Amino acid sequence: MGRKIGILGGTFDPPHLAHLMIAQEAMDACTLNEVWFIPTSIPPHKQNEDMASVNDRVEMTRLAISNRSSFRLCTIELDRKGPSYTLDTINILKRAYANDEFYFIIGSDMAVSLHTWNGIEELKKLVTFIVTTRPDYGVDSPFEEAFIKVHVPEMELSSSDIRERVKNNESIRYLVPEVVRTYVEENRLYGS
Ligand SMILES: Nc1ncnc2c1ncn2[C@@H]1O[C@H](COP(=O)(O)OP(=O)(O)OP(=O)(O)O)[C@@H](O)[C@H]1O
Ligand SMILES: O=C(O)c1ccc[n+]([C@@H]2O[C@H](COP(=O)([O-])O)[C@@H](O)[C@H]2O)c1
Repeated sequence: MGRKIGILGGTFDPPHLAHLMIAQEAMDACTLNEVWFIPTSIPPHKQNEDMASVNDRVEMTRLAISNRSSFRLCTIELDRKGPSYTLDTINILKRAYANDEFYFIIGSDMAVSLHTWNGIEELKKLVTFIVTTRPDYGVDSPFEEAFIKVHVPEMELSSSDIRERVKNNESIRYLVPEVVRTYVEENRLYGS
């Protein structure tokens, strides 16, 4: 029998504790064997935004999950040119790991804009979406029946908030893993 693999795709600019928490909650609720964190190279919906380099985002993601053996870093989107479409990523993974089942984990904020994703109807046939609660976006409606809804402790935390805090010289301790906080500080990211 194949494995049940959760995928958490993200810009991870930077990765924070809510990312780790939703990965863990989705893994427990859906009995996933592993969760693979996939940093986007060029996020399809954030192409004009200022962000840390892909190397920094990948390194911070690697550090964030380094003490958890069920969480893996997958850098599959790094050598692709153009936007990192999830459909392309999943097609490659399905070919490479034909016996495994893939579950794509998203916060409920993403669920409301899924219809804008490239090839979403095809993607829905290839993965099961797991929607986790995010403050201000419920999971009870209006998502599709086929999506698995997972209620998680709501954490009012986003990468944008973290960047803003760093810029304003405010602490990000206890909001990101300590190794990520140190990385941000040592590499003077986000205007620190
Ligand atoms: N606090 C949170 N609760 C639940 N899901 C979250 C939370 N923060 C991020 N996610 C989910 O994690 C995935 C990756 O998110 P991403 O890397 O874009 O972080 P972000 O905090 O949303 O970033 P930004 O503030 O820059 O938009 C998305 O599916 C997003 O919905
Ligand atoms: O494939 C798409 O069209 C698409 C559009 C928007 C977001 N995504 C994916 O959703 C995940 C979270 O994206 P983001 O921009 O919120 O970090 C990440 O894996 C993106 O590649 C994918």
